[in-house]
Amino acid sequence: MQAISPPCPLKSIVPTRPRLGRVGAVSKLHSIQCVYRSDSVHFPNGVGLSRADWQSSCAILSSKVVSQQQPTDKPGAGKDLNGAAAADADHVASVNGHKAAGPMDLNLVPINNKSPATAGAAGGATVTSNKPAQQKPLTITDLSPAPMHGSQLRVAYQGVPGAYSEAAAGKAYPNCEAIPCDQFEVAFQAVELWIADRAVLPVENSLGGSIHRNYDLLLRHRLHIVGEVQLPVHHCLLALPGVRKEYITRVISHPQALAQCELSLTKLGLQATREAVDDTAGAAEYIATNNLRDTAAIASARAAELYGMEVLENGIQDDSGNVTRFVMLAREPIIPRTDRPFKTSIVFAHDKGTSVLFKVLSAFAFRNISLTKIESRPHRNRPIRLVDDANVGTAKHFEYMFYVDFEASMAEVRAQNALAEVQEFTSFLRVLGSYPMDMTPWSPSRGD
Ligand SMILES: O=C(O)C(=O)C[C@]1(C(=O)O)C=C[C@@H](O)C=C1
Repeated sequence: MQAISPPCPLKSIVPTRPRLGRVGAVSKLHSIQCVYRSDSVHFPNGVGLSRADWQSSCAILSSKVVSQQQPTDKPGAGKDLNGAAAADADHVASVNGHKAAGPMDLNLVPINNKSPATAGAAGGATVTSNKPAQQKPLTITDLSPAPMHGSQLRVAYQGVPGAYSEAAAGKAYPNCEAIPCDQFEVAFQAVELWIADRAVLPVENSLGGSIHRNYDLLLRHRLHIVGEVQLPVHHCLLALPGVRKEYITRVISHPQALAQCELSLTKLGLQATREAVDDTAGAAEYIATNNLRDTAAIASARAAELYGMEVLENGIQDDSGNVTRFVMLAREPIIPRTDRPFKTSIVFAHDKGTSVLFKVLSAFAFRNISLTKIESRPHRNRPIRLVDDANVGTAKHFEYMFYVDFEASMAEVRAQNALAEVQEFTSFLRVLGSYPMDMTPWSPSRGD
C-alpha cells in the first residue's frame, strides 16, 4: 500500500487550512465543501436500467419513507439507488490537487455509454462521439467498479499515516493508494466526489464498542458497504526519545484508543491526564512536531517509526484480542453471491406499534438467519414522539434508527423473504450493503 505524505497536523489541535497540493505530495483531506448530485454517479440510460433491474431483484427494497434526506426538485437531483435523494450542489473545491467538478460541471462520470468500470478499464478515457454508443452486455467487472485512473485503487481513511485505519485500508486493498482524511465525513465525501474509489471506516471495536458517528454517516450518505475487514489493534505508549514515564503528565489519543487502554493506563500508574484527539497516529505526529516531552501518545508501532518516537510500553490494550471492524464503502454496490459467506447490513425505522422490534427480528430467526450486530441511533428527523393521553399527560418516546447486520447474502431467497417481511413492519428500510464476510483466521493482536 502506498501512503500519501506528508500529512497535515491534526486539525483538532492545530487549525489548518485545506492545502491544495500535488498528487503524490498531498496532505490529509480536509472538509470538502460538499457537493454531490445523483447525476454525478448515475449511469447513463442503458447501463443504469440493467443495474436497476439487478438491484431491484436482489438488493434494495424500496422504503415506504423514501429517504432520510429531503428530496430536491432541482433538475438532475433524483433519487439514488437506495431511494435517498441527492444533496444540493453548491460548490466543489479542488482538494489536494484532485480536481473535482463545480456545480455545473459534474461530468465526473464519462458521458459515453460506459459504466465507470468499463471506462476505468480503458484508462478512464472519455470517448466523445455523436453516434449512440454501442451497448455491451454487462460483465462482472462492470458491476464491481474498477478505479477510473489506472490500476491503483484510491482508498480514503480517517487519520494520518500510521493510523489503524490506514492499516485497515492496506488489509482491505493491499496495493491501494491510501488517502488520509481529517474527518470521517471527509472520507465519505472523497468517495462521493470521485477523489477516492473506496473509503475504509471503523464501525466497531471489541473493547470500545460502536463508532456511532460512522453509523450516522452511513445513513446520511449514499455509499454502499462492499466489504469488511477486522484488524487486530495493538496499542503502544509512545514518547519522544529519552522521555521517561515519570515525566509524562498527559496521554493523548483517539477516544477509542483511550477507551481500549483504560485499565492498562491506570495500572501503569502514570500521573497523567487523558486527552482525546482525532486519531492515534496524529497524536504521535503532534508530539513530535511540537517536541512535547511531557506528553505520550497511544498509537501503533508504525506511528512510532514514522514520527521518530520511542515505544515506552508495548501492547497496552486491555485485551490481547482487541480487534476493530472496518467497512469498505463504494459508490456502487457489489453483486451479492452465495458461493462464500456473506453479511448484509440494513437500517430501518418503524412507526408506533407493539413489539415491532420483536417482529422484525423474528423474520430472521424463523429463517435461521443469525444476526451479528444490532445498534440503535436517534432518529434524527423525528427524535421524539409525543403520545397525548388526556387523562394522564404526554408520554415522550424516543425514536430510533435500528442497524442490523445478519449473516446471509441478498442473493439468498431466505434473506429476500426476511426483508420483505421486515418491510411489513417498518416505515423505512434501506440495505446498506451485502458483502463478503471477513473470514481471515483469527490471530490476536501482535505488535507488528
Ligand atoms: O486513530 C486511529 O488510528 C484510527 O484508525 C481510528 C480508530 C477508531 O476510530 O476506532 C480505529 C481503530 C482503533 O480502534 C482506534 C481508533
